Amino acid sequence: MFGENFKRKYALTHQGVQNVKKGTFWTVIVNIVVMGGMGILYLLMNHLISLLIKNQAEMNVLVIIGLLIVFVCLSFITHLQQYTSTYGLVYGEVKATRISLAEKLRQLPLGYFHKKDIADLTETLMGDVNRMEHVWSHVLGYLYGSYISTGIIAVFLFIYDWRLAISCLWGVPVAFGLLFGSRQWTSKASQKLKQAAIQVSDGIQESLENVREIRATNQEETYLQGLYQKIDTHEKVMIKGELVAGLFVNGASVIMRLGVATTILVGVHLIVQGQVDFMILFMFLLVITRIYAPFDQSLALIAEMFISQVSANRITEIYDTPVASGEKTFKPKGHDIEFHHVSFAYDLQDVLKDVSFIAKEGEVTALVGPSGSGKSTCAKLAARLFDVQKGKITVGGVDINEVDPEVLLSDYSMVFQDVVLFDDSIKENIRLGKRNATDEEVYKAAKAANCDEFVQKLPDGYDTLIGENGTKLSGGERQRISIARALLKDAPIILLDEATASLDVENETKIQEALSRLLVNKTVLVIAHRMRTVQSADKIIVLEDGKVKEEGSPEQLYKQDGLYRHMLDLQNESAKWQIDA
Ligand SMILES: Nc1ncnc2c1ncn2[C@@H]1O[C@H](COP(=O)(O)OP(=O)(O)OP(=O)(O)O)[C@@H](O)[C@H]1O
Repeated sequence: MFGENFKRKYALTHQGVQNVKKGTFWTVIVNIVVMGGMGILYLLMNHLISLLIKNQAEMNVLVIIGLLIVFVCLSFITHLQQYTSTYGLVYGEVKATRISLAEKLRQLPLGYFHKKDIADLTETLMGDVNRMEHVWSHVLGYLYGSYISTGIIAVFLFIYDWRLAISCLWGVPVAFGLLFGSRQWTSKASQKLKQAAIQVSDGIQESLENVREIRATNQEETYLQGLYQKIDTHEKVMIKGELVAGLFVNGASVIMRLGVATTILVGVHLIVQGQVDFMILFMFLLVITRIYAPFDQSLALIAEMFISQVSANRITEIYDTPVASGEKTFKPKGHDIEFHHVSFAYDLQDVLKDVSFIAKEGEVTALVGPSGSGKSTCAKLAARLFDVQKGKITVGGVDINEVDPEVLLSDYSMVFQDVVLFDDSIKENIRLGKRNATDEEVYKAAKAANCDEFVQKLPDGYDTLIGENGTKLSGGERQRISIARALLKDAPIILLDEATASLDVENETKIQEALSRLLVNKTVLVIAHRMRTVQSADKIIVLEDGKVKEEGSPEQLYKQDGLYRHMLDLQNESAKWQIDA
């Protein structure tokens, strides 16, 4: 019952399954103890009726009081155990699930995050885990416990009087049948609800991220209208979903309760026939109330379980995604990066087609080409952020597809245009390059990257908090911090996406100076946007439409009079226009 399928179905950890087992056990005990309470009530009634009618005591009052005290104590202890083994333990399960999901996400290839919507992933980590929390704590143990305890009690009822047992229990399978039959509707409604919720969080995230562009283009009203519509749709889908679930749950509850009427009818008939006495019917009616109470709640819980299945599936889907794995050791012979007939597509269409080139250690290799020709894709593949689909990429002769991405990336530093900074101090942002770096090492790297001058002007120097994603810094300053990080890391391979944003001359010179210190003796692959950088490169790879069009030194390519020469002339022309203007 609690095997691997159960674990997958409810997206539980191993410990979570153990907790559900405990919760189920204590629910069974609680239900049986409460049923014992009904037994004491029956004995008390029997005793009182005997006193009234026959004027003789059935039992010693002290025994009844003693039983009552035992019942109260047992009830308290078992309820407490049930509480701690369900609600108490679930927070541990929530924490363990979020940590194991985060750990899994950490191991997934970066390509996964390009395909997945970030709002969707956040919804799984927060919303889906929250929904499952309720299922893990309130539903599973309670439901399975109720099935087992009712099964045990039903056996006793059948032994006692099968006719009354059937008349009081027939409604249970019918009500559950109705609910299970409704599963396709509730699942569909819940899927729609999840989609609508993702649309809303997507919309909110997008509007917050793009608030500057929305205001700059005067689109606030139009944009908000779209967002309000998404919120409106979410509300409608939610109400419809509740209606569907409510209809079936209440229908099932009414059917189950019809069992009270049939028990009374059959019971009275049997009493009139002299086949049972009133106290038996009274006992069955007491038992019914106790059997129905957990099942009544179970009906709502089952509906919730169906709805939550969407969340469980979304969590399991992350667990099932294959991770980017590989050897934990990486010992290349040098750090030449070589592309061997590499082809690659993000979706269906090939973005790189049979690309081959070498970026040598100690040299700067520049990738140039029109926008969309595949320059950034080459850089991403070189760092195994995505896996190639045809051909291979080697570093120092080692196929990078066979190396664990985390181990591989320890040999890489990446300096991209869109520098990502964390809401922390400047010092800690630089220290990301080398976690165990001393403060002195951080300051040295910052100086070499020309950060020191602007940092000294900040109120708390290197301890200044830079705001979320470094909003308090200029583009040039952010880029210098990322160069400082790379200097600190001192990795043998540098992937550099040259800034396209027009930096002022002073900033540009400072960045160039910082870079010249960073690039010495490294394997440098630069996505070049300005021809000035390209001219000082050792080798240029010209890409067009995902293919290598030209390859050679700047002088060789200039003489070839091909695409490179054409791009160079165009950029010189545009520079001339800018100066004239
Ligand atoms: N994550 C992605 N998913 C799907 N397609 C993508 C993705 N990233 C890039 N592409 C597509 O791959 C092609 C090559 O993109 P790439 O970014 O490598 O070009 P690029 O030469 O670096 O362009 P640019 O100079 O404009 O940055 C483009 O057609 C682009 O639309």
